[in-house]
Amino acid sequence: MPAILEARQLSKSFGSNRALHSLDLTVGGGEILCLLGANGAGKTTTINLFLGFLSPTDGAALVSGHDAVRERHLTAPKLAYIPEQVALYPQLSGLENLDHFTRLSGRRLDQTELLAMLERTGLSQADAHRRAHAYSKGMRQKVGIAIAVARNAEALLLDEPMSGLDPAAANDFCTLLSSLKDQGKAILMATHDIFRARLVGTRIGIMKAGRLVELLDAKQVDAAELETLYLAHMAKEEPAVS
Ligand SMILES: Nc1ncnc2c1ncn2[C@@H]1O[C@H](COP(=O)(O)OP(=O)(O)OP(=O)(O)O)[C@@H](O)[C@H]1O
Repeated sequence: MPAILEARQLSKSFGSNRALHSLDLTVGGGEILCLLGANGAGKTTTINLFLGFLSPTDGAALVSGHDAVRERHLTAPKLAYIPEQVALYPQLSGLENLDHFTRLSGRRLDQTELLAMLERTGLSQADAHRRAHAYSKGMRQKVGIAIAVARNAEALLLDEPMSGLDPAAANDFCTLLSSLKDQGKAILMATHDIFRARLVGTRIGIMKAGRLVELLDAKQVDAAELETLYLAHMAKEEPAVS
């Protein structure tokens, strides 16, 4: 399947700190690649390079073959970004937020379509009409997913979107991601949740100190084996696999 997201020898240094060393990876439509790694491993840097928020020191981040920095006008509409805390206008309802962000992306959907999108994420009609300042984190993440769907993005970049979600909300979130994968979206997610990475991911990458040290098919391991592998990588010095 053709790659929607592709990192080619992607490297980023901040002064003398090499945050990312020559990363090669691809994420195709219908794939969820989960990036695991300790704090400072380079996961957020990778996402920011795809978003074009950072320029690589070497190599390139490509979105459907376009350079994420030089051709950002082409790549930005293809991407949806879901951070740890989805920022919504607190005085607007979930429905009004969705309407606002959808219009910003140049699309116009009527109220019935917007409500249906929110309902598909599991947000009730009553909650869709409540002001976002009263939303739980899980509810905000659902609106974030609805915004991504309404924008018709081809790829989703998620940076620790489940941290702080209770198990039921995290489970709902994984179900939503799986349905987006089944619709052909390419999903790259940074997470510290080994168990859910194994559950929802089609592939798992382990990063350490800016290097991709392991890239495996999620079906190859169970959660306990993945945790053992992860801890073994964290404990030793090693070169990159990519
Ligand atoms: N804007 C910046 N300026 C300077 N250094 C930065 C900047 N952003 C990231 N770094 C450094 O780059 C390295 C990788 O950071 P990054 O945020 O990508 O890690 P991470 O894997 O996302 O970590 P976490 O799990 O804590 O979110 C770290 O050493 C970090 O201090």
